[in-house]
Amino acid sequence: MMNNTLITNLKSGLIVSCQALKEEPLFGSEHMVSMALAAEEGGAVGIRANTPNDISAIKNRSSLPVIGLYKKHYSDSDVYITPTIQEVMEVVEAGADFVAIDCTRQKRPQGISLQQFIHQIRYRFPTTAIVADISTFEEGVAAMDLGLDVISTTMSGYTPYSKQQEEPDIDLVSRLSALHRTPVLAEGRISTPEQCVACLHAGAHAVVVGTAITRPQEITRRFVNAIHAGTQA
Ligand SMILES: CC(=O)N[C@H](C=O)[C@@H](O)[C@H](O)[C@H](O)COP(=O)(O)O
Repeated sequence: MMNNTLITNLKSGLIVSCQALKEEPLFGSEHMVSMALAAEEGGAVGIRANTPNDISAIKNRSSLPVIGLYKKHYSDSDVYITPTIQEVMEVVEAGADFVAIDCTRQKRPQGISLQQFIHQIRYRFPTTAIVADISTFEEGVAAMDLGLDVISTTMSGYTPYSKQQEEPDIDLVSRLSALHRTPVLAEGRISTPEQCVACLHAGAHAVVVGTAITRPQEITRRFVNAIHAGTQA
């Protein structure tokens, strides 16, 4: 495993995902920098950020390690989290400490296998730690076999064949962590501090929370929905 200290420093901590797509109200690097600084002030141990612009803006202003990704859609594939070596290059050049890549078994753009893609990254960027975003136990094990540095449950519920649920996939965190091979991040639909603790008790190395902290429109919607449910009928 490379860059052990970087990974060890995340231990039992909260990583805050600060992402807003073009169509979201908080789109723009300045907003994401503010979110990252707020997360840092609140005690986060790391930031997860999308696009080279946001990554470099956050790295310029925050001292926290950044898990960088670049969402991009190709017409020949459903893989969109840092799908090719081009996006990896831009994420690394933006200053990310880790690069997060889709490590599901879905067909990749340009007909490249996951194994070939990992080889490309290791060859070009031998010191960059790789976070494997997976959706099932088998994909997690495959990512471990490929020697990836960290596994994250990011894609559980977002591939057609993975478990679809509203709750975080704590069972997946638990099964992968029990192998004691590669540090596992719990990520996806974690919306309460209690769920964070449950993930850590299940063996997660650290927890990633996005929407519940950094998407105010979704936070508002939760409150509004609860009010509607509690005041109707
Ligand atoms: C599936 C996918 O594309 N996940 C993305 C990965 O970077 C982000 O949109 C999520 O916000 C992130 O994983 C954190 O999860 P949540 O926002 O549920 O706490």
